[in-house]
Amino acid sequence: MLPIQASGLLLARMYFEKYIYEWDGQLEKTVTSGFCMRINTGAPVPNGADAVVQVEDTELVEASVDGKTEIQIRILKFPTVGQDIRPVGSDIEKGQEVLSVGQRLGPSELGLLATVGVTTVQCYSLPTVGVLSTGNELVEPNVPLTEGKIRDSNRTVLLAQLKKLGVPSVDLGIARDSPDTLLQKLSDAMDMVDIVVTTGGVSMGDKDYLKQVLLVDLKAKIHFARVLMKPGKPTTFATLEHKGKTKIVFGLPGNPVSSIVTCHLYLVPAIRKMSGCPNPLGTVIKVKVDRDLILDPRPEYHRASLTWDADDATPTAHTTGNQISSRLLSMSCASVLMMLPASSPGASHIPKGALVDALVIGPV
Ligand SMILES: Nc1nc2c(c(=O)[nH]1)N[C@H]1C(S)=C(S)[C@@H](COP(=O)(O)OP(=O)(O)OC[C@H]3O[C@@H](n4cnc5c(N)ncnc54)[C@H](O)[C@@H]3O)O[C@H]1N2
Ligand code: MOO
Repeated sequence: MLPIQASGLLLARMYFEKYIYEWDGQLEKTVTSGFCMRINTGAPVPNGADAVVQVEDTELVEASVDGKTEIQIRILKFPTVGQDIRPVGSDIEKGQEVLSVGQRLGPSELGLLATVGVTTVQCYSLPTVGVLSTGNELVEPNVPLTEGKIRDSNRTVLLAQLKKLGVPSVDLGIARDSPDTLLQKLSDAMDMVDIVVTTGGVSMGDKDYLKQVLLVDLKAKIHFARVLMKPGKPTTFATLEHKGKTKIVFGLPGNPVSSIVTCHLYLVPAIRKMSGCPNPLGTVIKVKVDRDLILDPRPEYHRASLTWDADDATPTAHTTGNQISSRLLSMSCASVLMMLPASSPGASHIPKGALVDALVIGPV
């Protein structure tokens, strides 16, 4: 709410040929017919004044002998009543709701709170998320590779994604493929975080211990552990009680693309939901495919970038190439995940130019 009537323009004067009052900042001074007053943008409008004129729409007729004081001016453009005056309540009406429940407090919303003088508000607390990579083959990104080793990229991706979301995160490092190590790492993590996200070790391999440790050692409830989707088939979701609190575990697949896609489809919405976001599932748009796409037996989340033609509001989606779930390059520059249905006897492909739903995951 604007608590004073304010001038919207820099330096103003009134009516046709007017004599200038000396403005001394006194609001009680009244402008009467035949007179005007010089004011600055945002200054309170003097009593009696009912229009503001831009200084460039005036010319000086008469000044004092020393030239320091304007005595008379001419107004070149006839003003209308109320011109360039922002009345009290024109920005925010009295009693108007400035923010609604569940609204995210971004820079503008914080500015609104500052405008109305509210310095404390009730908020959802953001969950703290721990990120753990699992696998004997993993080394830190700065370590030279030796035979059989690969660099851990999943942790970098997930921690960056969490940073982007603005949630606090804890880097839990790499756990070797042993039930004892996993149990130790997970138990320690439960004291520090609300959600643990692991990658790797959730499929059918003989070193895939995550589910066993969750179920047997941590007495977790596994809500699901396989999903009909590509990528992301072994995605595992569990909850467990730890010192009187419910903790959440997302066991994401180890393949780099699978872990990012499932992060967007499961972790990000869960965090949004826990943060009070009213629309946690993200934005889905229609896109036009730029080529024939062969459907997989599993519903597929196909990575694509977007372009717009000048005369068409619907974007065209361009595949990022080979969609194998180890190929992290297929995520680079992907701004959407096209949500392709599973193939069926009558439908084996999506033809070029068809419209499909796509989840927005990055800048478009
Ligand atoms: N018998 C079956 N085998 C597999 C199945 C299945 O259904 N039956 N599913 C396949 C699918 S689909 C996926 S996805 C993978 C996922 O397996 P895990 O989650 O157990 O992942 P890992 O085997 O540990 O790793 C897979 C792959 O990714 C590499 N990796 C792991 N962590 C990282 C990391 N932090 N940074 C970079 N790369 C990582 C790892 O070295 C492997 O190459 O299972 C299939 N198998
Ligand atoms: O489900 Mo996996 O993620 O296809 O490679």
